[in-house]
Amino acid sequence: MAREQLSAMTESFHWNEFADREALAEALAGRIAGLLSAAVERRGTALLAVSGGTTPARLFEVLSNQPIAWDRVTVTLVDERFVPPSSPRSNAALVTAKLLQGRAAAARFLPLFRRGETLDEAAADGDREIAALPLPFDVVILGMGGDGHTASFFPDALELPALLDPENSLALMPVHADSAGEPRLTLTLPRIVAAGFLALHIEGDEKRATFDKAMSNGATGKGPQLPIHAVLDASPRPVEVYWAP
Ligand SMILES: O=C1O[C@H](COP(=O)(O)O)[C@@H](O)[C@H](O)[C@H]1O
Repeated sequence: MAREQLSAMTESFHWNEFADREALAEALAGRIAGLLSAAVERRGTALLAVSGGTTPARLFEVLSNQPIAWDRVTVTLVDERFVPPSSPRSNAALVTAKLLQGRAAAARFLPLFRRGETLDEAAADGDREIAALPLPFDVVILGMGGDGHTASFFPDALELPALLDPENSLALMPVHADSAGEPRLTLTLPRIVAAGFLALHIEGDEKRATFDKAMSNGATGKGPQLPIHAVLDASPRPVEVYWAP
């Protein structure tokens, strides 16, 4: 089924397509900055949750130079690999190196990995800290892997039913999935879809094909049901999908 048809039928997403990745980063960074500034204006503070991996590096560089009141902004991660910041796989390291620079260095960062704690201890402490924030998040930016996972909602995650449970009262949970590489921590679906603005940032033909497959399988009920579809389906507002080749 064509993406345009799916979007019109399900109203679960808006497709925003750009000629190149630089144009996407400029547009999405501008949109995020406007929303964070409006939140600061409205309630004196703003909450931003970002994804890790490789895709957001360019976006983070552009966003870090946006002229907003960064000292009123709290930044956290949608998900984290349970590795220290010295690891090249650390999502916190990416955020520190690419986003919390320049103007954005003034932001408060709430990391999910905690040295000296087990995964379960870090999940419990992180859950408490996130629950204490003035939720909901103003902006949540998701990524997606080639297997259709988003956040750390891996198709083979032991905790997937709980992670996707709309009634889950936890904000943060541990994740164990053979395909994930290492244990993870992730925000749960209810906290993600409650965001004032929820975007999915994907790049390249392969990810577009995965997205199309996930949406088509979800609409027809045929083929594997991928986690990204569950999130879009649960969102009370259309998710803004940002894509560039
Ligand atoms: O493992 C992860 O993967 C996804 C996608 O990463 P990418 O490298 O394909 O952009 C990411 O959204 C998530 O935050 C990360 O932990």
